[in-house]
Parts: sequence; structure tokens; C-alpha cells
Amino acid sequence: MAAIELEGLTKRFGDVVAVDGLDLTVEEGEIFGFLGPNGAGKSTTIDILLDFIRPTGGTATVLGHDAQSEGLAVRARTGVLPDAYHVYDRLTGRQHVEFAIEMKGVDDDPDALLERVRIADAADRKAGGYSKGMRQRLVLAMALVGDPDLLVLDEPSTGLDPNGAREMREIIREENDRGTTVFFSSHIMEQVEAVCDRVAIIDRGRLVAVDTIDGLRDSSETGETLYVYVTELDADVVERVEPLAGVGSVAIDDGRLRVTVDGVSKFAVLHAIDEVAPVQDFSVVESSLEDLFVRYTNEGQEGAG
Ligand SMILES: Nc1ncnc2c1ncn2[C@@H]1O[C@H](COP(=O)(O)OP(=O)(O)OP(=O)(O)O)[C@@H](O)[C@H]1O
Repeated sequence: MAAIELEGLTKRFGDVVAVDGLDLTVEEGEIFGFLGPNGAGKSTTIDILLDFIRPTGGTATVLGHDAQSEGLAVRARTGVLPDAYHVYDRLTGRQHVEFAIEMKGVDDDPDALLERVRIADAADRKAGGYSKGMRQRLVLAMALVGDPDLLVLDEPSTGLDPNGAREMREIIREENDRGTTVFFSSHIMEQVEAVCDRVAIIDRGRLVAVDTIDGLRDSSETGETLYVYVTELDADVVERVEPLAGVGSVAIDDGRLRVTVDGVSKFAVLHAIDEVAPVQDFSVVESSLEDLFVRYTNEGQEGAG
């Protein structure tokens, strides 16, 4: 059974199409990144998964339950770290978690939960004195009450310093190791790259790519960039390298040739360049997810324009 299954999911707000015929499957046990620029439709999709808003068309199935007609069943098995969350300044960390345990009607150990998000030593402090990272982890501890099968995290790293973001990643991995499927939205590429099994990129409500990060790299012309030192570097070399198979773009950059290539054929490309102009030295730079993200979302815009 898939953890999340979207079929033709559509949401219109008046003239605005926030989600536009989205088809997506997230398998159980995955850490799945849901990426897209501002306004792409991430929060709207998450709101539909949790039945906070109703779709205009299509269906969303979460853990085998229809998100709309069986919203209660979905929420009973799903933990959510919302984009905007609130803590009560005058309650301690433990009191927050105790409250969540009572609300869910389970008998979890609050200290064990605070331990899992690494703020057990602050359990008796008032949340008003917590740092932003600690507050977020406290809300995550509340989301973990009842041992959910699915964790939905909306922008879990926004506003965290690098240490906080790293700690968040570690916690996400640990929860995943316990068998929880993690679906998290972000526009911070590094975060997603470091932790996700697969990612979907959406843009203006539409799916533009879904794959592993390596898969995205391989299927993208900008999979890798070669920096090549050749014996003679001039416009003529650029012109002769451009038509070679597997070459995306070619430019002169800081005394070197800068060549974007399809990840699979970089050696063939190097070899071909060597025939045109003898290669003295080279280096390979893998695209970051950031590059891929820009590429996928810009391509979409060109298509629409
Ligand atoms: N309640 C609403 N009424 C009207 N338009 C809305 C509403 N909610 C969202 N939208 C519009 O739907 C589109 C998608 O918004 P959404 O918040 O889902 O994007 P997002 O990917 O979560 O963006 P961000 O990364 O900025 O949070 C945007 O154009 C937004 O303005």
C-alpha cells in the first residue's frame, strides 16, 4: 500500500489554480521531499492531505484512506509539523507533550518523546524560553505522539541554523528508521538532498519531476559540469565542442572550457573534446539539487511562455 496517492488532484481558488492535476505516489517507508518555489502549491497539497481544505477535483489517499471521506482515520495515523506552529510560553516542554498525549488518548511516555527530539534536558523549562529550534522540536515531539505511520513536515528547516538543520535531519532519519514514512516540503534544496530517498518538484501546481536525486541528475542535461583545460582555448574550440553528442552548453570560464554534460556520458564527451583540442586537465562538478531545481522550474516557465 502506498503511503500517499494523489490522482488528478486539483484545487482552484477562484481564478488561481493552486494544484493542477497532480498525480503522485509516495511509498511506505520513504523519506520523500516535496519541492517547489514559492506559490507552487505545496501547502495547498498538504492541506488537502490533512483535510483542512477540500480539492476541486481528483483524489488524495493517505495510508489507504480517502483524505476527504476518512479524514479522521488519516489524522489518527499521521503526525504533522505545520509551517506555522504555536507553543504556549508558560507551559513546560513536558506539559506540551502531556497535553498532546491526552488529546490523542494514548499512554506514551512524554520524556521518551522529548528524548527522541533531543530536548529531554529542557523538559521542565517553560517553552517561552526555548530557542526557535527547540520550539520546533517540541512541536515535532507532539507530532510523534501515538507513533504515527506518516509524518508530514511543512518546511521543517526554515529559520534553523546549520546545526539545528542537521539535528532535524538526524531526527527525521531516526524516525524513518523506526518505520515512519516522512513527507516533507521544502524549498531548501540542501536539506532535501541530504535526507530524501526521492523528491518531487512541482511548479505552478504541476508535477515537473519525480525521481531520486541521482535519477534527476542523470535525466538532466546539467547533470554534471566539466571544467576542461585544453592546449588552445578560443571561440573556434567552443564552436567545435558544442555539437558533440552529450554536450549541453559550452562556455569559456576562467581560462577553461565549461561544459555541461549528461551524467552518463562525461567520459565520451571528454574523449571527443580531446580530439578537438588536446585536454591537459579537467575536473567534474556534480550539479547540486539547487541547479536541478532551477532548471526544472525555469523550463516550466519557458514552456508556459
Ligand atoms: N486560500 C487561498 N485563497 C486564494 N489563493 C490561494 C489560497 N491559498 C493558496 N492560494 C494560492 O495558491 C497558490 C499555491 O499556494 P501554496 O501556498 O500552496 O504554495 P506553496 O508551494 O506552499 O508556497 P510557499 O513555498 O510560498 O509556502 C498560490 O498562487 C497562492 O497564492
